[in-house]
Amino acid sequence: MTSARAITAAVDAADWTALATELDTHGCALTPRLIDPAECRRIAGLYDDAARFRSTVDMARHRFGSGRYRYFTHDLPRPVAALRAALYPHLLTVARDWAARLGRPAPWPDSLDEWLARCHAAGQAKSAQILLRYEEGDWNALHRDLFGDLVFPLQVVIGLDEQGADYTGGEFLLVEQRPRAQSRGTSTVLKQGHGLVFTTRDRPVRSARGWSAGPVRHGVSVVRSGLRRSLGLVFHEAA
Ligand SMILES: O=C(O)CCC(=O)C(=O)O
Ligand SMILES: [Fe+2]
Repeated sequence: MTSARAITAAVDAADWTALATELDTHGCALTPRLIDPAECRRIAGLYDDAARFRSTVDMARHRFGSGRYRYFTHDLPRPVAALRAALYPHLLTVARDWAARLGRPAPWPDSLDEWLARCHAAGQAKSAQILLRYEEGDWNALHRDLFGDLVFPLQVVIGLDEQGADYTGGEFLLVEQRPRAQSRGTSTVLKQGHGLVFTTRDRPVRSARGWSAGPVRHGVSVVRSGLRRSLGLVFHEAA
């Protein structure tokens, strides 16, 4: 298993200044490889271990698209907990910068545990970390992962399979609503073991009078063939 230390080192080694610039330009940014293919397979393989999950969502049944995902319990597998803990301080820098530009409060403490405790106290007490599984013909409708008032403005999805080798189609989609204009769509191919950092709810975009909040939604285009699995890391808790 990849050690927590190796995961933290990989996260810390990313060029977070460049990633922040990329986030400001496109609303999403692909990190270098954070976990190796064997670890990706191990994490993806957890899907069948029912005891690890608090619930399973059949996306078609809820009209969320087609495919399935499972919410981990709070007892996260070690590499998943390590990824989340390692990513938080870097995302926090961007979150605070965005809040400052938007003139909004930045309620997120330095410590992820402290932030999660605040979520729990406010009634957002369930794990929001998910393992997703898309087969041929599956897709994820454009959505936002909001569960209540407490929101962390960035999240990360880790590709667990490789486009081209394991599946085709299945691009990650980001759609930004622009003030008094039509929306902009951006597609990204997830890379196996890499993270895509993206905007959860909205982000600062330049406007005539400084900055305004540009609403963002995300989803996944139809998987044309094969199996596409991913790990979704959200930094607030679910209700
Ligand atoms: O499977 C993906 O690439 C995106 C999944 C998703 O909606 C998320 O991570 O929040
Ligand atoms: Fe999502």
